[in-house]
Amino acid sequence: CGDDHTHDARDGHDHAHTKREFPSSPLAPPSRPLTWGALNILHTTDSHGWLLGHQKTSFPEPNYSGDFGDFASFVSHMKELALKKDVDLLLVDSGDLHDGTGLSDGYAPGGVDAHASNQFFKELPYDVLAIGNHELYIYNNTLDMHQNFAPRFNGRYLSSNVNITIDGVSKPVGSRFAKFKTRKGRAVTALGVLYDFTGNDKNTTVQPVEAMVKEAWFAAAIKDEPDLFLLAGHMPVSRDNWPLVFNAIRAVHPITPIIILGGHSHIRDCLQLDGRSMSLESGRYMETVGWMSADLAAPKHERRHEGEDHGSGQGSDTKNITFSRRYLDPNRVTYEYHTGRGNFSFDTAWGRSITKGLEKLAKTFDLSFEYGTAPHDFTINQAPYPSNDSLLSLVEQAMPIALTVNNTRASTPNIMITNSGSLRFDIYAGPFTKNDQLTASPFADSFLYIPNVPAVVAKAVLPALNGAGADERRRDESMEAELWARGYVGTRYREWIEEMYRRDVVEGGEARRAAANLTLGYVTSDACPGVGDDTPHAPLEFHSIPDFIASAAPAVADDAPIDLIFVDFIETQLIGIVNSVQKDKVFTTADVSQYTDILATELLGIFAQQAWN
Ligand SMILES: Nc1ccn([C@@H]2O[C@H](COP(=O)(O)O)[C@@H](O)[C@H]2O)c(=O)n1
Repeated sequence: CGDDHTHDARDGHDHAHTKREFPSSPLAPPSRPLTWGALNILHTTDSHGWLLGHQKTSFPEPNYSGDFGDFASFVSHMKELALKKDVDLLLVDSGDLHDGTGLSDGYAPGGVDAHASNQFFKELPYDVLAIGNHELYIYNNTLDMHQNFAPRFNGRYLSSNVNITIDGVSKPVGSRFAKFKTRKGRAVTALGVLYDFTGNDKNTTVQPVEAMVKEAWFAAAIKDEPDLFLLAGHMPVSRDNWPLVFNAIRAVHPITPIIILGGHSHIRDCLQLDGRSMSLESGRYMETVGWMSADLAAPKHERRHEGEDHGSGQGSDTKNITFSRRYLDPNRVTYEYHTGRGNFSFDTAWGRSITKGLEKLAKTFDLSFEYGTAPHDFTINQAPYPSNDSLLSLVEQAMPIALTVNNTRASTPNIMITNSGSLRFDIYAGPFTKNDQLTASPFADSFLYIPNVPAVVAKAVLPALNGAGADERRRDESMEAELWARGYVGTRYREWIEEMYRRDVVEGGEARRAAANLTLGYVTSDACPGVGDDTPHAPLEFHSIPDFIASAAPAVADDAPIDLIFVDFIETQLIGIVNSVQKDKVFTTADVSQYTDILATELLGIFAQQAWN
C-alpha cells in the first residue's frame, strides 16, 4: 500500500480500498505543518448538517470530502499530539447546526430538524459550543436544543443572550457562561454570544449584544480574572458587535488574553482587536476547520506559585501574545498530514462508527432517492445570472411548474417571488437526489399569495425588492439593516468570494494557476499575519446575483388582476414593498393566503421529476 499496515479497513477486509480510504479525486496536501502553541483550538462553525462531507467529484467539493467520522478521528489524534506536546487543545463550535443537508432536514413528518444529525455532533468532545440563529427560526428546534442537546455538554452549550420560554418561564437555551479549567490548568471564562438576530420564533428571545454587556450577570461572570477569556459566538468577527463584548472585558481586564471564535457570515476571517487577542471565523458547511494557537503564559496559579505574579494575574507578561491561525480543508489528506498518519492508521474505531451511523441515517432518510438527472451544473455564483447555468434561473423556471401541480389557481396568471438566500448550494450534473434537493433548498418555507394584484403593481415588486427601482436608488440602509438582522447574510459571503476572484484576476490568476497546478478552492485574505489557508487554491469564477428572484411576468394588460405569489420568509418585506409601489390600497397579512401545500424543500424535486427524467 505504501502505507503502514497496522490497520483494519473500514469494511473489515484488509486492503479493501474503498472510496472512503482514498478520496475520489487526488487532493493537494497542506502547504506546511501547523504551528502549535501552549494553547491550541480546533474550531467549527455553520456546519448546517454537512456531516457526511461534500460528496461531489468536481472541484472544489473534494477539498471538503472528510466526513464527521474522519473529523472525529482527526480530533482524537490531535488530542494525542497535544498530550505528547504537553499543551492544551480545545474544540469549539460557533453554532448553526440546522438547515443545510438531508441529514439535518430530511427527517420524516413529525420529526424535529437536525435532531438526528445532532446525535453525532454530541459524540464529539466539544469544550465550548455557542447557539446560532438557525437554532431559533422554529421553536421546536430551540426546545430540542434546550432539552436534548445542551444537557450533553454539561453547561458548555452557551447562549449568553438567547432565551427560550417554557410554560411561561424564560430561561437560557443553554448556559449564559461557563468557567472551567483546561487540562493544563488554565482557568477559562467562556461566553456564547449571538449577533442581534431578529428573525427568531415566538417564545425565544435574543437580547441585543449592547444590552447583554450591561447585565449584572455579565459583570459578575467577568469580574474574576481567568487565564483566558474564550468568546465563542455566532457573530462575524469583522463588522459586527464583538468590540462591545471585547471592550466590556478590557475595561476590567486590560491585558488578559481574549480569544474570539465567531461565525454566521460563512467566511474565513481573522483579525486582532489588540496584541493579546485574536478573532477567528472558520467558514461554513464543514468546508473549513479552523486552527488557532496561542503562546499563552503558564496558568496564573503556577506563576503565583513560582513568585512571578505581582497581582495583575498576568505576572510580568504584558507583551503581545504570539498567535497563529490556519484554515484547514476538511479532508482525509489534510487530516492525515497534520496527524502524521496514513490511510490505514488514520481511522479510529470511534470515527468509523460515526461514519457508519451517518451513512445509516442517510439510508433511513432515503437521501439517495433520485428525482432525475441534472443535465449540467447549476451554480449560485459561478455562472452569470440570468443564464442557463444559473441555479437562480433554474428556480425561476421551476417555480411555475412545481407550484401549480394540483393547484386550482394554476390557470390564473401570476408572478412567483423568492429570496436567493434560500438557495444554499449548487446543483451538480448527474443524479439529482433527495440530499441534493435539500442542500440546494433546505428551508421548509411555504408559498403564499395575494390575489387580484394589478399586473403593473406585481411587476414592480421584484425590482423594488432588489433596490433597483425606476430611479435606480439603492435599497435604503434601514432595509439593509433589517435584512441583516433577520439573517440575510449572503451578501457578506458573496463579497468575500467576489474579492478573492477579483484579486486573482488582477494578479494574473489564470497563468499563475496553470503554472502552480492549483485546484479550485478558497483563497483567503484576512487581517492576520501570514497566509491563512492551509492548502493553496485558485478561486472560483464569480458572478453577482440579486437578493430576490421571480418567475417570468405574464403577458397581460397592466390592469389585469394576477396572483402575486411569494415565499413566506419574505412576507413582511414583500407587503411593505407592495404598499410602497402603489397607494390605491393598504395591503396587510389579511390579504395573504396559502398558495399551495408544496414547500420550498420540495420544489426542485417536483420540477426534476418532470423535467429531468
Ligand atoms: N426559513 C428561512 C430561514 C433562512 N433563510 C435564508 O437563510 C439565510 C440566513 O442563513 P445564515 O446561515 O446565513 O444565517 C438568509 O439569507 C435567508 O435568506 C430562508 O430563506 N428561509
